[in-house]
Amino acid sequence: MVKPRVLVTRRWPAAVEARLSEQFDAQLNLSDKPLAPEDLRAALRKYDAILPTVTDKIGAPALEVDKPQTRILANYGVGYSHIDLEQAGRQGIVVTNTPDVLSECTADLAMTLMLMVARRAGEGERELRAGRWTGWRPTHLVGTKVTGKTLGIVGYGRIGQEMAKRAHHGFGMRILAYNLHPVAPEVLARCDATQVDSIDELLPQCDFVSLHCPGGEANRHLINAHRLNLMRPNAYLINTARGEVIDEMALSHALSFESIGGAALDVFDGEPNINPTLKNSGRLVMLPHLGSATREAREAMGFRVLDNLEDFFAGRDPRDRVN
Ligand SMILES: O=CC(=O)O
Repeated sequence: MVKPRVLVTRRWPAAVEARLSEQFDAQLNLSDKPLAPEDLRAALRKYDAILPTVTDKIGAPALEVDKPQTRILANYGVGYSHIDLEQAGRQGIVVTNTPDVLSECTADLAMTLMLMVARRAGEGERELRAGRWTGWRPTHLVGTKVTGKTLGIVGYGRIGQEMAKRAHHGFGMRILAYNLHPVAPEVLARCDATQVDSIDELLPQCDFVSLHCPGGEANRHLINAHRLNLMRPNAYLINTARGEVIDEMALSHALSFESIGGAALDVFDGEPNINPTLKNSGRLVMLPHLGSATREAREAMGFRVLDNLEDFFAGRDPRDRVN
């Protein structure tokens, strides 16, 4: 039987690349450079499956290819706001993602950011490495206690719930949840969480706010100047979701005018380019999109893509189909 032709757009963990090459006629990307838009369009005419990541912008123009050969975009990653699902659907292309397997690690990283920004860990490390540390003193880099505070979670899905678990059971935090749809009472009860009806109602009650909603146009600038103003002046904002969810100019202003306590971001609008105004703030922790970056999660994500491909090419509906 002829093996399906599969294009992998970035380097993947070695064990997954090896399995892919056994099972499929796989074209790996040994240079690990993101595909140019014209290469992507050419690939849609050539490969049965393309396995993209968040660095491949597959909007409507990229998908406007006459009679594509590609029948599935099996995304490596849970977020898929970089793919135009409607246009893919119109072209008869199935789209899948990799949920579940990265939820714990992404929540671990959101906790890392929350602790770093509250305890001024980034500032401390920068000071020490620059040789500016003059020794212990009672007033040095005094931060904010995390244990027992109130955490607002925007998007109470798989990752949001993992974040709540860590914060509530590990740090005794009170959990407030905002979610587009009602959350089942038994799910809220696991962390003694209270669901609120709107983000505007959530923000003024929180010491920390962590974003776990999808990106994309629907949630662009969900956190804007008006909502930053609703946050407490000493509250912290954490984003491991997608950069576009925050209006970064409004965040820069809020940080410069100290209308919030600080922020910690793993994702940026237009990443890897960073809005230069963000770099001016000492009270901002920034990481380069590391949410799922553990050996365990990255392998599991790759194997989950393989599961989706196996289902698809065996004529079954892939378990992680999103369109
Ligand atoms: O950001 C990474 C992902 O969506 O999996």
